[in-house]
Amino acid sequence: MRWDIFCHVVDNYGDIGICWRLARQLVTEFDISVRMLVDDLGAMQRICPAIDPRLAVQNIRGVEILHWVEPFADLVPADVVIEAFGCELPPRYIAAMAAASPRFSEPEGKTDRIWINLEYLSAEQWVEGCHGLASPHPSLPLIKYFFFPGFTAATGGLLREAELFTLRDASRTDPAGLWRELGITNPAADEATVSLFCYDSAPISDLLEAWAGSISPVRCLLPEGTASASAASWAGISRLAAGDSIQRGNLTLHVIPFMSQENYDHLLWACDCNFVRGEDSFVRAQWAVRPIVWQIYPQQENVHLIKLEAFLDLYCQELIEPAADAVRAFHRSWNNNEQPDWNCFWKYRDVLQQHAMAWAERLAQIPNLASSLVNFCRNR
Ligand SMILES: Cc1cn([C@H]2C[C@H](O)[C@@H](COP(=O)(O)OP(=O)(O)O[C@H]3O[C@@H](C)[C@H](O)[C@@H](O)[C@H]3O)O2)c(=O)[nH]c1=O
Repeated sequence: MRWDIFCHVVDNYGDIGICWRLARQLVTEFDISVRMLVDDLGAMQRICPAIDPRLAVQNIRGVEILHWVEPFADLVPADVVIEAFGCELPPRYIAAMAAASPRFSEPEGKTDRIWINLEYLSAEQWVEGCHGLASPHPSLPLIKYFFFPGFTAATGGLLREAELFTLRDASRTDPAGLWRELGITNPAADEATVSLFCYDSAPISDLLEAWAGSISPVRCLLPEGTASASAASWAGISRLAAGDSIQRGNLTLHVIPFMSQENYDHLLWACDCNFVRGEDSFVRAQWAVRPIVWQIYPQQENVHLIKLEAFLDLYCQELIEPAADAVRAFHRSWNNNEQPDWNCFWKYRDVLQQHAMAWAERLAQIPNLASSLVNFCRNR
């Protein structure tokens, strides 16, 4: 089996982050030959430093990576084609797919080639009804399927490598390891270590202020380049770069380098609480089984707030009421640029910790996204 994954980087690192993770898992666990076609190798290099953005073709970790440029080269289409997040395949490639699909026969809808549009993650209920739907091409012998990741068995599930929990638990046997690597002194026993990955639209100054005045100490690890400019202006300094630290009241803030995807997982595993955003870091933080705070990717007309509520409904279902209230309130303020009440949220840390474990256990019962995709294709 040969798979092609097309990835157009809209912005940030989520699109490429998910495609890269999926590609590696398909190669490692399913022995599939995977080619990735990526239009922004610079973005990919941030999460995978081994990438050389100048190369048209390279092979990293068993995945063939092609720089997707126009005019698009003549390529023999793969057996399975993933169009990530509706990125629109090059017309030339679509024509080649159609030309190479002689066994297509409507209405049975059988085709040699499987074309999948991998959608964004959402906890909304309609996703279950749309997952796996087929859309025949209006003029060519091709069918496109809509594949939705999700939190329930009626969706495609979430990306989760077979080794993930073993690696996570092994890394926790040496909790000081990461701090040593980052050149940071070990946090005190009563200090909450928190990673902070968010968009600039979050109430970052309010949160830092809340941590500085918090009833218990907070150690914040802030990857460079995300919210570090807002943190610097809150601290009244011109710039904060990786390696810089500031101390205000009960808050110690360390700016750390933006890491490879694997190392970022280690950060999530090492922290007591993780502020995450978008899609991929959001999922990884759930597998890290620590309390999370999610900033959803902002969309026009606040559509994202509906998606946020859908997730909170699901996430809080099995959580006792005062803690669930605190989770909802904290997320709403964090996503609406309003003063977040850290003390009220963090007083439930033990409950939230237990809940994070139970939630991940529940999610892990569902087949993971890569194996759902493979099974979906095999069944066709
Ligand atoms: C902080 C950090 C993140 N990462 C990785 C983890 C993830 O793979 C990736 C970040 O992706 P995300 O968490 O999804 O957040 P994101 O905001 O970067 O990405 C996206 O969100 C989607 C919902 C949008 O549709 C996308 O267009 C995109 O904006 O960066 C590192 O590799 N190293 C780091 O130090």
